[in-house]
Amino acid sequence: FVPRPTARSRLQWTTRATASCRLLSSTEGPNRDDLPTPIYHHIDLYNENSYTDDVETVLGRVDGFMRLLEQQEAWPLLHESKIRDRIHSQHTRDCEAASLNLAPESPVLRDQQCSTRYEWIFSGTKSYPLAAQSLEPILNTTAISTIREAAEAHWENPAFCTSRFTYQRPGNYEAHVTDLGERVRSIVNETLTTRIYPLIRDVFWNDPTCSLAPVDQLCVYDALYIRYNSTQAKLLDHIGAGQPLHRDLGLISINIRLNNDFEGGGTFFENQLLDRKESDLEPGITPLTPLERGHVLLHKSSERHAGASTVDGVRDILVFFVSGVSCETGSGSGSTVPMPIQSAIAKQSRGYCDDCYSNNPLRAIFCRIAHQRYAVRVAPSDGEAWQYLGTAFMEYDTYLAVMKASAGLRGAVLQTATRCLQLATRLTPCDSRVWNNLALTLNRQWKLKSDASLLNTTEMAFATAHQLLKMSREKCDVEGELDNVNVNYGLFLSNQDRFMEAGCILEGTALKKIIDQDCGKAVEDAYELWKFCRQQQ
Ligand SMILES: O=C(O)CCC(=O)C(=O)O
Ligand SMILES: [Fe+2]
Repeated sequence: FVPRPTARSRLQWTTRATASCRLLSSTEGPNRDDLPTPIYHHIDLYNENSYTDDVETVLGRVDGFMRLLEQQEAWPLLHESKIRDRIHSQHTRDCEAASLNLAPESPVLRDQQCSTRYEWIFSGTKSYPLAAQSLEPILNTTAISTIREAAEAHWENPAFCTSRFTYQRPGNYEAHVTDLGERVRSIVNETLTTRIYPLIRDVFWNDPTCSLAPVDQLCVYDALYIRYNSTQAKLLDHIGAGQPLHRDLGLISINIRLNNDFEGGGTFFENQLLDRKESDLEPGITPLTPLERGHVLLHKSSERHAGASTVDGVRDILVFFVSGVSCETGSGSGSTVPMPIQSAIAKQSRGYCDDCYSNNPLRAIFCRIAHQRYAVRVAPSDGEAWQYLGTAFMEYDTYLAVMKASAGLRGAVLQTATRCLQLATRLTPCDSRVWNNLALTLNRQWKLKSDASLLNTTEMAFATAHQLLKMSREKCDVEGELDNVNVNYGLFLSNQDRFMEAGCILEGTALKKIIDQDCGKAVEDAYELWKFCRQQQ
């Protein structure tokens, strides 16, 4: 058995790993009236042209560092063609494996009329197109019952525990659709060919609301039956069954609703927070669910999202991760990889670079910078690619600090990281990770050069990360991310002797500490720092 690649990426959280701990006190946040109001205006997310100048300037800086490293260390050039070839062969492997399992789009049927009506769902004051939902079912009740029974039979078979079963989180069950037998496979293939591919074409290629770059043939990279069992999740002290924030791999994600008898649940998108402030209590954010049983929700796989907590009953869904190939334009022939997929694969370079250069940490960092630069080159509007390029430069700075490099060189590296992260905040303004990373970078710059304006921007960035997570936690499990931000933010405030404010920020995390138990690094650190801040007050 060869494990399949996971279709979801949850990578590159630069700060601590977390453990979940039982809450000792209420989850009420501290009173933060005395803290600045974060700003995250979402100008650039709506206007792809407004950052192009910056893109070239920042890439110029990145290229400068790459040349410098190549000369200083006498390393061979890391040709983009090598990265591209690797991405191409990985994608070809994935697509070939996928097409053996589920039907790819048929070139003959490609231009058929779509018979499924749908509507777009928008977010923010400028109507950012977030997802689309069908206005009629694409699976009938008989098909749903057949698929559901097959999934239940699959989970009852003791053999599945040792095969491809993934039990990612408490209360969650997953089954690959291709493991559910011939009957299910033929229902799914029929639905893909006659309903799903044509609907995707209409929503993402024939509708000016959100028109993607051309793709010649769609295919399914992975398809899962997912069950969220709230009772089991609650038995294990979780508020419900869900999934953390993540992006899916591929181009388009498809989510089909299979039942109605549950509370909570749905897909929470971080861009549902666009233009919202913590004080905007009404109307609350409602995670998205397809309108009815058998209906479908469609979104770009690059929209960061979570499975919102199902708090009562069982929620069943089918998810499809849809990928594709494009024919090369201009010279040459053969198939090539759509840009968002190239970017997604290039972003996952950590394992590859660490393996290739396990005995040379600087070269591993250089390899990562080259991959992340490739990702922003092919997808310059992908905020996460800019974020990861920024965090690769942060790691370069960490290396330089250990090597006691000059403040001048470190300052230039951190400046480049900051520019990348600032671009990322404009493209993915609701991603709390990017604000946390920006704050950490600015803070390091301040330590090198005590410029007071850096303190203000650092604080604003921490406050934004904190606020985004406080708004998200109502809907999905972001406790680990919030704990990390609280520790970083609390440390920042306490370093300025602002012990009262630091105590307020740290409290939510510190109170998760259970005496005589290891509650994970973030909670332990928060607890120690919180006690210290209380003594100073
Ligand atoms: O629960 C949901 O609606 C989200 C599912 C999801 O994001 C996934 O399986 O990748
Ligand atoms: Fe997902």
